[in-house]
Amino acid sequence: MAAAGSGAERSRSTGLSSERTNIGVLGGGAWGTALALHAARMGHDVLLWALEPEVVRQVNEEHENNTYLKGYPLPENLRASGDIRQVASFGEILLMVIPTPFVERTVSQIVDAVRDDSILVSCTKGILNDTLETPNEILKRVLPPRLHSRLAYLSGPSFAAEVAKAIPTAVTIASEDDHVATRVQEMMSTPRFRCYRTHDVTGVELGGALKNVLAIACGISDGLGFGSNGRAALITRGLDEITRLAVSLGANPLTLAGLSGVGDIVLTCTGDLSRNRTVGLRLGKGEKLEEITATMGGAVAEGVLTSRSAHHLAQKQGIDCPTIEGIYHVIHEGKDPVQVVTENMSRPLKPEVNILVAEAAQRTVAQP
Ligand SMILES: NC(=O)C1=CN([C@@H]2O[C@H](COP(=O)(O)OP(=O)(O)OC[C@H]3O[C@@H](n4cnc5c(N)ncnc54)[C@H](O)[C@@H]3O)[C@@H](O)[C@H]2O)C=CC1
Ligand SMILES: O=C(CO)COP(=O)(O)O
Repeated sequence: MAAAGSGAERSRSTGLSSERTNIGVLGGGAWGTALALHAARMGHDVLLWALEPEVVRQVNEEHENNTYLKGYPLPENLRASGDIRQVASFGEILLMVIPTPFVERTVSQIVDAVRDDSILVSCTKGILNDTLETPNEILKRVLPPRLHSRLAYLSGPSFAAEVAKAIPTAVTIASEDDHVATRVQEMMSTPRFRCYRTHDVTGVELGGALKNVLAIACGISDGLGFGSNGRAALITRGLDEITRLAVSLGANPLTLAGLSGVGDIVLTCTGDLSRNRTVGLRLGKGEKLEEITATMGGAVAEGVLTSRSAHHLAQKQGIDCPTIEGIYHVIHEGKDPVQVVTENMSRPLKPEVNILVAEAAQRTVAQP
C-alpha cells in the first residue's frame, strides 16, 4: 500500500496535498475509468473492478479501456481485477461508479469486505425506479450503520473524456461528515481537478440525477430545431423545477446554484459529449428510443430511467414539474414532443418566480 502521510505533506504554495494512498474503483465504465486514471496520475495506487473480464484484460494488458473510454492510455499504477471483494478492501478510498439500477446488487457483494476505515465515494447520478431512492439511500439501506458516516458523494460538471484529457474540471464532494469530505477533497484535488465540499448530500445527489432529465429535454428541443431560445428557456425553467423538487425533499436550494446543479445542467444541456443530451437529440430527430439505446455500446444515459422516477417523485411531493412530466410522457408513453412543447407553452400565464432568486433575496433581506 502507498504510504499514508499527514496533512503536513500539503504544498505550502498550492494548498494541495502530495500525500498518496490506495484507491479502489468499482465500475469500469467511462466515468469509473476516467476517475481511476485521474487518481493514478496523482500517484495513488489504483485498483479497478470491472464487471466485464474483457475490460479487466484490456486495462491490464493493453493499458487502455477500449470498451468504454477508448483513446486514453492508462499508467502502470492503475490495474484492474475481476475480484470485487479484493478491490473493495484495497484502499482507504473506494470510488463507486456503478449505474443506479446496479448499485444495490453490486454493493451487496462487498458489504463485509469493506474496511472500517474506508471512505466510500458514490459517483452515481440517478434515482431508482422502484423505490425512488437516490444512491445515498440505497447505500444506507444496504451497508451496515458503521459505514454510514464514511459515505461521500462526488458530483458536478465532469465529462469522463474531458477528465481523461486533464481538462480543468471542478466538482462537489458531499458528505454528512466534514472530515470525510475534506479527506476525499485532499486526496482527489489537483490543479486540473478542483474539489469543493458541502454537507448537502440530498442537494448534490438530486442535482446530479435530475439534470440528466433536463439534458434529454434540451437534446429533444435542439433535435426539433427549436434553437438557442428554446434551450435557454428549458435550462432556466428546468432549473427552477429541479430546485423546487429537490427542496421539497430536503435539499438546500443554494446547492442547486452550484456545480452539482447549474454547473452540471449547463454542461449536459449544451455539451455534445452528454449521452443524455444525445439521446434527446436523436429522439427529437425522430429516432425511436430502442434504436438509440441499442447503438450506445453499453453506455448508460441515466436520464431515461430517472425521468420515470422524477415523474413519480414530483407527483408524490405535489410539485408542478412540466418539463420533467413532459419528458416522462415522451420517453415512457410515446407522446409527441412537439405536442408536449405546445401544451407546456400554453399553460395558464403567471408571474416569473424563480426559487433560487427568491431564496437569495430572502437571505439578503435577512442580513443585519
Ligand atoms: N460518463 C460520464 O461522463 C459520467 C458518468 N457519471 C455517472 O457515473 C455512473 C456510471 O457511468 P459510466 O462510468 O459512464 O458508465 P458507462 O455508461 O460508460 O458504462 C456502463 C457501465 O455499467 C456497468 N454495468 C452494466 N451492467 C451491469 C451490472 N449488471 N452490474 C454492474 N455494472 C453493470 C458496465 O460494466 C459499465 O461500467 C452513472 O451513474 C453516470 O451517470 C457521472 C459523471 C460523468
Ligand atoms: O454527468 C455527466 C457529466 O457531468 C455525464 O453526463 P451524460 O451521462 O449525459 O454523458
